Amino acid sequence: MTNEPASVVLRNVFRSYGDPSQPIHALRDVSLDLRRREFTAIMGPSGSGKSTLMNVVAGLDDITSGEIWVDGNPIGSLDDEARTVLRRRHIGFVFQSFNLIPTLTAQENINLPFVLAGTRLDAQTRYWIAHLVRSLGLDERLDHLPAELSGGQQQRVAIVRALAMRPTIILADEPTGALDTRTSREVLALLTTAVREYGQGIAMVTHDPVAASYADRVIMLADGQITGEYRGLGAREISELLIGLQGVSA
Ligand SMILES: Nc1ncnc2c1ncn2[C@@H]1O[C@H](COP(=O)(O)OP(=O)(O)OP(=O)(O)O)[C@@H](O)[C@H]1O
Repeated sequence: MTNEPASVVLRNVFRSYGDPSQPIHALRDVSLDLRRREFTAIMGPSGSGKSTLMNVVAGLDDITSGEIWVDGNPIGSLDDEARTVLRRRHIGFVFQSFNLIPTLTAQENINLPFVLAGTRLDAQTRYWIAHLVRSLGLDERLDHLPAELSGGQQQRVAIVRALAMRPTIILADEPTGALDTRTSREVLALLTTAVREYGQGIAMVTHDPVAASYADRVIMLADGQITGEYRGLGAREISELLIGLQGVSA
């Protein structure tokens, strides 16, 4: 556990779908803190609520009841415009599918969050981005379109883009899902560096116990509920926990 105050706070969050008389609870009574300098893996069987959890933190989906604060802002009470601003300033995204704009170069993709947020790229930010680009070995690739980059390079561009604005939290949804084993390990090492050296907070959904073993803690979800929070587990122990949960949300 870090000494950082929680930057994302969920309290008694419910998200239900369907007929209110027979609701499907995608999230039930979830309370969770996410902090800077902490790498959290979110795991659980298919349908356990992982994507819903990411979507409600990002303000992309409404909650049925409970509270969510992002950097002290109650995301559920904000209108769409205020939510969008909050999301652009405080949340970075890394997806399995990289989500780069195909017609923009790597550099333009990296700058995009600033363009969308209407934030000027000051000298300090340019220096920070140049530092990230250099440490990720992307210097020679900045003028390339995504289609001209390997999967690993595309994911590195997406990670620079997510880190560039120094968001409160990076939400990573299966960030290594489309990568080969070696490139996956590189991307995971990079995310770990972002946490250790840059003080970034990361919440990563993954099905892969090896990927989860890079995190500081693992949150297990089953049937919309947090069933456990674990620290210091290896891939093998995480696999065993997952096997134990498979029956719960089938
Ligand atoms: N828009 C929706 N309408 C109705 N039910 C939904 C909707 N979105 C999600 N659900 C239900 O909520 C539950 C949680 O779904 P969610 O996508 O969060 O699970 P998940 O853990 O991310 O699954 P996976 O690992 O397969 O991606 C599931 O039962 C799902 O069917």
